[in-house]
Amino acid sequence: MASTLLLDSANSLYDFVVRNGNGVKGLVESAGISQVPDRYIQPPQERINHVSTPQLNLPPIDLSKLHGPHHDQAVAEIAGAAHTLGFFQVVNHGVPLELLEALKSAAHKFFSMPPEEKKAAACRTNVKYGTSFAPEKEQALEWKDYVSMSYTTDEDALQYWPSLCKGVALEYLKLSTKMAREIVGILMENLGAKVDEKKIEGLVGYKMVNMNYYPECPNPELTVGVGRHSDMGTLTILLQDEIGGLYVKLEQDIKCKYASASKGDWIEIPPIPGALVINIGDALQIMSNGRYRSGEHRVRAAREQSRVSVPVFTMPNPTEKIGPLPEVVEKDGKAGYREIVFQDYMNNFFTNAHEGKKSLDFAAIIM
Ligand SMILES: O=C(O)CCC(=O)C(=O)O
Ligand SMILES: [Fe+2]
Repeated sequence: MASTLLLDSANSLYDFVVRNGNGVKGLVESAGISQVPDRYIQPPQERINHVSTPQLNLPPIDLSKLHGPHHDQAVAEIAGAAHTLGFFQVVNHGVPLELLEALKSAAHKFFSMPPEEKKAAACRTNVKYGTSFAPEKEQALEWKDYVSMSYTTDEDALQYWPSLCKGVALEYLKLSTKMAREIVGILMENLGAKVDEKKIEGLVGYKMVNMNYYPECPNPELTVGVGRHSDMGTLTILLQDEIGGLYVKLEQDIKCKYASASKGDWIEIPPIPGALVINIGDALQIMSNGRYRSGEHRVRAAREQSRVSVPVFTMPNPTEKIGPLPEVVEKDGKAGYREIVFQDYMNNFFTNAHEGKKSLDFAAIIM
């Protein structure tokens, strides 16, 4: 029986979940587990203490203000968030609310398919279906399954992406990238950098949409949905459902009417119906010479319900050279990062398990 087999040996669990593509979902369903297996138990310092985590009830930024008399205020809000938390939420973002609903339901439908069908759907160009982040590198696995769809052309997306979600995923990727381009332009201009459309296109030229599935978990306090990490690209646009569980680490004290927390605290980015979460990735931290912060974040699984999220990762083209902008280095007097080719940065990112913002060491100039 699957349950005895699975819980008997760490290897058979790994084979079942990772190698045979059953994922955490398959584990929960076939083993009927009442406790997370040892392989999912994180060391104490990596576990997520739900009870003592403050929420950040910052109002979302209204992007429609960018096109009216409150333009400067919206710009200041975006730049302020990029400087401090590296995370903010937006409304009036140009992605219809029905599309957001359709995406969440497509994600649930995709993961409720039998494992063979998920594997078959993902065994195609530009698509990857998997579990955890880098299972072969991780001491403890993450309580998450995912399907990842890279964008090359519309034709490829419609031909290769899973038929169940390709329509909505492609529409979402396009609309959210349009918004990301505008925000990247604003952030660059705010640094005093001169960037044209072509440069911005190069910074968001590589795009990927993922669907993450976090099955209900008997011991969310012992494991993680996603371990601490920052995203490697330019901007991530994330749709989360109403379950909650996304946390960001503060790199400085914060005291305002919406939250009061200290550097090093983890605070929750609460679900706001209809809003999208935006976070700064490593590439923007590097280009801004550290003025914008790629937010370190992690996800807690929920006990009673499965959670889905749908991030769009906008990243520099793999051939793009990424380094601190000369305009900023001139003001700062020195560069904190060396110039890297983004493909090299990605290769390094994917060969290591999640470990906070250690990914940035690849480009950091250590004084
Ligand atoms: O599920 C979430 O809320 C965040 C997922 C995430 O951080 C990622 O996919 O990089
Ligand atoms: Fe992330």
